[in-house]
Amino acid sequence: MRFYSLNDSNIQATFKEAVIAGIAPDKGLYFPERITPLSPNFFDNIESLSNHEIAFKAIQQFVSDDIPDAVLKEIIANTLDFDFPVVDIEENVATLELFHGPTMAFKDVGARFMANCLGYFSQGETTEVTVLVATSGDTGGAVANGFLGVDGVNVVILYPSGKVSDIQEKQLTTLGQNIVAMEVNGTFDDCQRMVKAAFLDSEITDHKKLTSANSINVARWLPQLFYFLFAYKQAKSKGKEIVFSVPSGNFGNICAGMVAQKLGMPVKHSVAATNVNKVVPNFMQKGVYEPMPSIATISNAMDVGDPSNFVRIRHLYQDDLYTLQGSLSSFSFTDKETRTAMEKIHSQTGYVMDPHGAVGYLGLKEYQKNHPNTYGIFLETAHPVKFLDVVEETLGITPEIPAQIQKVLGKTKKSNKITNYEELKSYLLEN
Ligand SMILES: N[C@@H](CCOP(=O)(O)O)C(=O)O
Repeated sequence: MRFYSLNDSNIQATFKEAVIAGIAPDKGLYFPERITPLSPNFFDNIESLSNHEIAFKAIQQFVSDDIPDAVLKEIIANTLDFDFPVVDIEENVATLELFHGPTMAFKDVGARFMANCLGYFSQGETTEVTVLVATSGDTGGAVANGFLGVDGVNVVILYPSGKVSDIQEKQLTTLGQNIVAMEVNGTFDDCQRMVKAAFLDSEITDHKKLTSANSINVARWLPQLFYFLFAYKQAKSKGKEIVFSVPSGNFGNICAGMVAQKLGMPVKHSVAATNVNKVVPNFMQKGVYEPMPSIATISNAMDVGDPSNFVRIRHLYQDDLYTLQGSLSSFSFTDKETRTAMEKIHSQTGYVMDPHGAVGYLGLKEYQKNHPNTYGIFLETAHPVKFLDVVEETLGITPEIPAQIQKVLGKTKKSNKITNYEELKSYLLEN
């Protein structure tokens, strides 16, 4: 399998090359040269397959010969050692809980898969790889946890100061060893811009091997399709048309779900639900893509003003808005609407949604207004406890803090404060 740059299809790489480089030399995102649907038999009998078997069958065509099957199976087993339950909330509305992993966010899957792949590719290599990553909240913690102690790999995480939750900050600033946190005086978009600038800077790349652990990297992005298949396996017996609603920031997660659909997963429609950072809902209405400065919200991990992966979604649908609208809807919600949804579901059912999940719920309900007989699954992308302040203020309850989170709470934050790209560059050149 080869991957080509979305800027120029003549620029190609193997899976291994794409993972090690992160993005193509012309700074385009890599995209698989083909997506071969899995056999109808796979979907007919999916209930009889384990999650590990499903994941292997789904990802093997993309990894191809770059990782032997036995090693790939081991990587999958290391990545997926927790549950992905679909929990019914209301009639025809369920949530896919993606927060049972070590950092309690969906990013654990992609981060662990990528860390394992990079660890495998780095064996016997003498040059160390530096993983640069920008986070608006959840990616940072998952990457820190996934890459901790991986030989030959150093990680530098950029996060916007004061714009991630306290628990998210602890998760990405307290591990030490090969993990370093850069606290940026700016927004997530500034962090993402600095990361991209470093990739373009030959003074850095001439003496450092850089890669990205954001979902622009194919090894971070593609494994996110696993849990859409796990959800389908659980929801199939409902006998209804399935809709996924995905709280969306950088759009890698929903894009992976749409790849699962291209693999043949029978899904009626996808919904990309956003907070007021609504570049994509605007695009879906007007057909014009206009990035905007990100706005801080209570669903901070989605505070993205120029989502990296939307270009992949457009490409999946031949850049044709009309065709894309047949498969994807996108809606935006305010913080006030998000809190109201959290309160409503908590008072009616006792279920505690996190603010991101609540945006996903709202997106699903909006779609179901015109498609009432569908079975909708919204993604709970992170555990509500990661947004303790918002949950306490909105619901007046303090959820129990799970062991994974307790572990980091007592640790001391260590970050390097930076205000501009030059400071990041000096750090990378000196370390
Ligand atoms: N929502 C993200 C932003 C980065 O997204 P990614 O999936 O491209 O890593 C976060 O939580 O950091």
